[in-house]
Amino acid sequence: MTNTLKNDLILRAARGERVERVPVWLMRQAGRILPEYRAVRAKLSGFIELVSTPELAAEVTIQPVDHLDVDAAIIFSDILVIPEAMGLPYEMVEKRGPYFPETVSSEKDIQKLKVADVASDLGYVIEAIKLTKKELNGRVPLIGFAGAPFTLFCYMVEGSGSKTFSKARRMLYQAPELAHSLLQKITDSTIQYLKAQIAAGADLVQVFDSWAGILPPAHYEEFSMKYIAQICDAIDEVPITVFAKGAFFAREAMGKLDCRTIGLDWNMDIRESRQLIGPDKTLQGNLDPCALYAPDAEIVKATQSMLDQFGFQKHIANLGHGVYPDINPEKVKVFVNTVKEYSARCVEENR
Ligand SMILES: Cc1c2[nH]c(c1CCC(=O)O)Cc1[nH]c(c(CCC(=O)O)c1C)Cc1[nH]c(c(CCC(=O)O)c1C)Cc1[nH]c(c(C)c1CCC(=O)O)C2
Repeated sequence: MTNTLKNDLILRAARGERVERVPVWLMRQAGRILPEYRAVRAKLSGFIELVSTPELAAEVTIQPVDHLDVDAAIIFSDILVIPEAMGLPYEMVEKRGPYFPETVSSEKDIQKLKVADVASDLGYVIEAIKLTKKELNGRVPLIGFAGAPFTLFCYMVEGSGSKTFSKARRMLYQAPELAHSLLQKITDSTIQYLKAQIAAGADLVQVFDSWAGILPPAHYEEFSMKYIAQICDAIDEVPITVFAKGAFFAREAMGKLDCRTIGLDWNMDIRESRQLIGPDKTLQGNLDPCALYAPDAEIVKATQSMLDQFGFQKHIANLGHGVYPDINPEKVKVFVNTVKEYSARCVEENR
């Protein structure tokens, strides 16, 4: 069977099973850090063309497996394909990021949006997953993903990136019912989307709540966690990871989500996080992305210290957020190789 995995470390770690070494991948591993990615990208009109062309999306998804030796691939796409499928298209402005020509501000705007129809509007992602699975031929597992409802809400209401997302957060105070109806529509779309990714071959899935950290704890509970919990409850086919950047105040509550793995950002103390989340879940993370600017010997030291604190089991090594586009891929390799060699040695010595 083509579906037999030759390397299933990340799946075993996610399920909480014993591993002979710690698996490693990087958020945003497919992208501008790789010259091979930039070469593919340079021939196209833009990012969205790459995302919507399954053969090319599959090609750049596999590049980090070939060039960085990571233990998983993550499908090359974007969290913003969901707003687009709901009827709110985005543009990707060079060097500036996402931009939505239309935004959501009224009940009428929300009524105009539909729950995404995966087969008709997101078929290109599903096709890219099928192609990637075929081309990976079981080398490593494939991670599917989606944005958390609150993070997508931020972009759909604000219309672009922002330091404060104050326009989006204003709705939580001025029209909470409106916010809830939009969040529910996004959640319903996301559940179907993740299920379709799994049916197409995604071996595990991750939910990115990149803007979790801008909310006060009570709002996080009401406007974000509630919807992430619905997603976790609905997905039982494969292990699910929740990465809520900056949500240090929600770690204890996240320990109670029906998910297998919790992602930590680099501000979160590892041992304190383990204590708050409890012994059951697998933890993912959390080297400071800027540590990869350091000399090699410092990267090795920082990575070993991180691994020591996580304790080698129920851990998936990663950075605390996506890799920055100007990081030298050779530095990523130092990180990846250190995780592999040091954790194998420590597990062998039963540390
Ligand atoms: C918030 C968010 C977005 N997209 C995503 C998030 C959540 C993760 C996070 O917090 O970083 C998720 C995402 N976006 C992309 C991936 C690909 C898979 C991977 O991780 O390798 C993933 C998992 C490709 C991408 N998505 C984007 C790029 C860069 C565009 C390009 O190559 O032209 C890539 C490779 C564009 C994007 N997409 C988004 C922004 C804010 C930007 C512009 C900022 C930037 O340029 O980095 C929205």
